[in-house]
Amino acid sequence: MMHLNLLRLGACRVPSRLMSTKSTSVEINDKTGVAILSMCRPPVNSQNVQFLRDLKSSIYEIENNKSRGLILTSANSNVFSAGLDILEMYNADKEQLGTLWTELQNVWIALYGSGLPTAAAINGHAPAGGCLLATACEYRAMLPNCVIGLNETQLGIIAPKWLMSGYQNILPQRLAERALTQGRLFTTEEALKAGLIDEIVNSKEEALEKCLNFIGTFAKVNPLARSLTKLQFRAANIKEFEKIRQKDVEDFVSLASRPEVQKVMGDYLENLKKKSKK
Ligand SMILES: CCCCC/C=C\C/C=C\CC/C=C/CC(=O)SCCNC(=O)CCNC(=O)[C@H](O)C(C)(C)COP(=O)(O)OP(=O)(O)OC[C@H]1O[C@@H](n2cnc3c(N)ncnc32)[C@H](O)[C@@H]1OP(=O)(O)O
Repeated sequence: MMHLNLLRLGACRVPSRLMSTKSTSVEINDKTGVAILSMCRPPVNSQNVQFLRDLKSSIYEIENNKSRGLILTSANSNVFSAGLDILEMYNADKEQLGTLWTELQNVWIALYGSGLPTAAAINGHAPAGGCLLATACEYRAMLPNCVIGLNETQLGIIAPKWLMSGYQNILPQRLAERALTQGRLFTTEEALKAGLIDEIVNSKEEALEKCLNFIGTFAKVNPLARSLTKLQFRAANIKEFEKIRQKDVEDFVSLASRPEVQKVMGDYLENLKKKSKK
C-alpha cells in the first residue's frame, strides 16, 4: 500500500528535523511526520530526575509539533531502559525521592495519556521503569534475547496501581496478576507468547520499520477521532491516577526512605556492580 511504502525507513530519504536535550534526541521525518524519540543516557538509560524531565519535555514537544506519531527507542545497543536510577534513590533525602517519583509520574502520564499513536522499538532490556515506558505505548517490537517485565515484587517492593496500568491493558487479568505477583521478567520469546509485545524483530532498523508500519495503519483515520477513542480506553486509569497522585508520592517517599528499604537498595546496587565487573 502506498502509505506503508512511504513509511518504509529505507525509502524515506527526506529532510528530518532534529531536537535534543541532554539525554534524549528527537528526529521528525518531514515526509511521514513521525517522531523517533531516542533515549540516550549511557550506560543503561537509568531514569534520574534530569533524564525524566528531558523525556517529558521531548514527549510534549512531539505532541505540540503535531507529529503523526511517536516511536520510543534507545540509543544504547543492548538496553532500552534499566528503570529508575537506583543511585538516585539510594541515600537520597525525602525531597529528592519525592522529586524523582513526581517526574516518573509526569513521564508516564505524558506517554500513557498521549493522543498520538505511540510505539516502542525495544532494542534491549526493559525491566521495571523500562517496561513501564514500553507498556505505556500502543505497540511494541522487541529484539530477541532481552528481558521485559515489572520485577518489583522480586525486589520486595510494590508497584502502585497506575504503574501496572499499561500491563493490565495488554495482558489478560489472570496473566497480569500472576506476572506481577511473581515479579516476572519475560524473555522476548515469552513476552511474545504472552502478548506483552507484538513482534520479535532482528534489528533496531526492523523494529523502527515495524513501528512506522503500525503508525501507518492510522493514516486514513481521523486523528481527533482516533485520539479521543484511545483516551476513552485509558480514561478510567488516568482518572484514578489523578485522584491519588499526590498521596502516591508521599507513599513512595515514606517507603523508599525506610532504613530497611535503603539497605535492600544498597545491596542490590552492590550486586549490580559486582555483576558488571565480572
Ligand atoms: C532496587 C531496589 C529498589 C527499591 C525501591 C524502594 C521503594 C520503591 C517503591 C516502589 C517503587 C516501584 C518502582 C520501581 C521502578 C524501578 O524502575 S526500580 C529499578 C529496577 N531496575 C532493575 O532492577 C534493573 C537493574 N539492572 C539490570 O538488571 C541490568 O543492568 C540490565 C538493565 C539488564 C543491563 O545489563 P547489562 O549487563 O547490560 O549492564 P550492567 O548490569 O553491567 O550495568 C551497567 C552499569 O549500569 C548500572 N545500572 C544498571 N541498572 C541500573 C539502575 N537501575 N540504576 C542505576 N544504575 C544501574 C550498573 O550498576 C553498572 O554500573 P557500573 O558497575 O558502574 O558499570
